[in-house]
Amino acid sequence: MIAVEARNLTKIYPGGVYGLRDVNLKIEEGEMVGILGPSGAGKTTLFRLINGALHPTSGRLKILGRTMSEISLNALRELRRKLAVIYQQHNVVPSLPVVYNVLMGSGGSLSLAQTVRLFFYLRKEEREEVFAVLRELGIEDKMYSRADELSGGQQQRVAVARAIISKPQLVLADEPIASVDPGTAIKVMETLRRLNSERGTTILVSLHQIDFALRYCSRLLVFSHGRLIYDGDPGGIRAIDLYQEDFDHVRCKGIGAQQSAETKI
Ligand SMILES: Nc1ncnc2c1ncn2[C@@H]1O[C@H](COP(=O)(O)OP(=O)(O)OP(=O)(O)O)[C@@H](O)[C@H]1O
Repeated sequence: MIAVEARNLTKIYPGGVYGLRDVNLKIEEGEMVGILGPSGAGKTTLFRLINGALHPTSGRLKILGRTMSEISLNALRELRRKLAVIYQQHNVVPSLPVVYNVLMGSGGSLSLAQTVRLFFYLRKEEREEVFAVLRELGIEDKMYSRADELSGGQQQRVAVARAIISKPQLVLADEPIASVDPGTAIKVMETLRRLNSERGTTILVSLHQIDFALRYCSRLLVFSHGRLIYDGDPGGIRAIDLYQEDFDHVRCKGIGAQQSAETKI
């Protein structure tokens, strides 16, 4: 199945600011895609359109077989259960222990009864599952600590655990390693990669750290001023071009052509 398909996707914010301009792309299930671009390029706008938080101004967007412009509220709720979003600001609940943060965030799909039950009784398999995910991220010793007793990097790992415990089909990770130390960044990216390779989860991850994008992603989408200016494998683009402030000069404009570059990285 195709995870994400955009046709002439455009988002214009009030005031006439372009979030995205005429974007065409197709992402198959099971891909791990890095989204690059300078501040204001449109990366978050793309994520917000994909999770239905924003409506396109024009164009079409299909997510996991659903056309977003035709989706009912119920179907959107259902779709969101298959999506997990990891934000740069980890959005954990400060006063709650880590274990509840992880379990309760599972796609927002818990009913009130389930939420109440969690507070009174944690099943053994739930505890084990949370422990395993936290161990993978290196914070299993924090399982019963309040989230606000954790460092920023540890809280970010809680947010990652919360996103992946629900076994999503599609993960949207919006700058998940923006404000963490290099060791944490590696743990987060390794966890996403494992999710992708072991469960076939489609991962879209926006990054400012180009070295991480080149290392972990099999495909890169590069945005500039709302336009998709490169869509291809990491080998098709010169790393040096990605380090420039303004990506407009990126030479590989063969969108979807997967062309090879004159100079490989
Ligand atoms: N709510 C909004 N109202 C008006 N303009 C907006 C809004 N949100 C984003 N924009 C504009 O849309 C463009 C794309 O913003 P977006 O947040 O998608 O960029 P980004 O690539 O995620 O940037 P960053 O790397 O800084 O997070 C920018 O010019 C931004 O100012």
